[in-house]
Amino acid sequence: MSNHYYSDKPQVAHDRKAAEAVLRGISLRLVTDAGVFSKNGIDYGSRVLIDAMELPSGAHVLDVGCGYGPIGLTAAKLVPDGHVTMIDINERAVELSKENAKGNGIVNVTVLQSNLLTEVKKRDFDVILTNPPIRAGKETVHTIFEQAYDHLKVGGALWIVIQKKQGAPSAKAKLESLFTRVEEVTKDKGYRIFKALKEE
Ligand SMILES: C[S@@+](CC[C@H](N)C(=O)[O-])C[C@H]1O[C@@H](n2cnc3c(N)ncnc32)[C@H](O)[C@@H]1O
Repeated sequence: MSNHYYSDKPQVAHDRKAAEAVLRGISLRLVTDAGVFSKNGIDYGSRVLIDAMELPSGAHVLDVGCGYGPIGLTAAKLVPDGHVTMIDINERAVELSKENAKGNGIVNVTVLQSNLLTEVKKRDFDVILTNPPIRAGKETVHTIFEQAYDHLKVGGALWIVIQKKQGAPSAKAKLESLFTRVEEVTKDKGYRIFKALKEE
């Protein structure tokens, strides 16, 4: 039985809810459901990441583990002249992100079901964003960091949110082993935002 939020095919009965959220001053109506992460409202860590993320105009952005879409859809609204690819292993999350893009009139997104970044062919993203699936285990999270590095252009940046108690120090060490520069951009209630830069 696969009822945890990171299964590819949740079996739990549907429990759809719609909520209005204001993110970076943008109002979004987001539908959630049982079997997806943080179904009762936007995760606090996701909010901290959304508030901190810097997106160059026209950016090509990847949201890894998009869930029902709060991070990627806000990014798409912030860069109307750019494009956001959103991926998740969970088919219910993928369908919700597609529905939420449509419901909010967002057309500059592509939503894909993908285990890790396997289905992502583009390798020159400007920005990759993730609230990583801690519950899926450290190996999954660290593989996401490795694959994110490979999918960024030189000059691009990976932004992550992670709680101190959920392994922020080891995540930072892993990022430092891959990227030339890792900055702690902000911290809020135990959540850390790290920005890892891919330089020459
Ligand atoms: C912490 S949640 C964040 C969800 C969403 N971004 C949000 O802010 O509400 C992590 C997401 O990663 C997804 N995930 C877990 N394992 C994955 C994998 N191997 N490949 C891709 N996505 C995965 C989960 O299904 C979940 O939606």
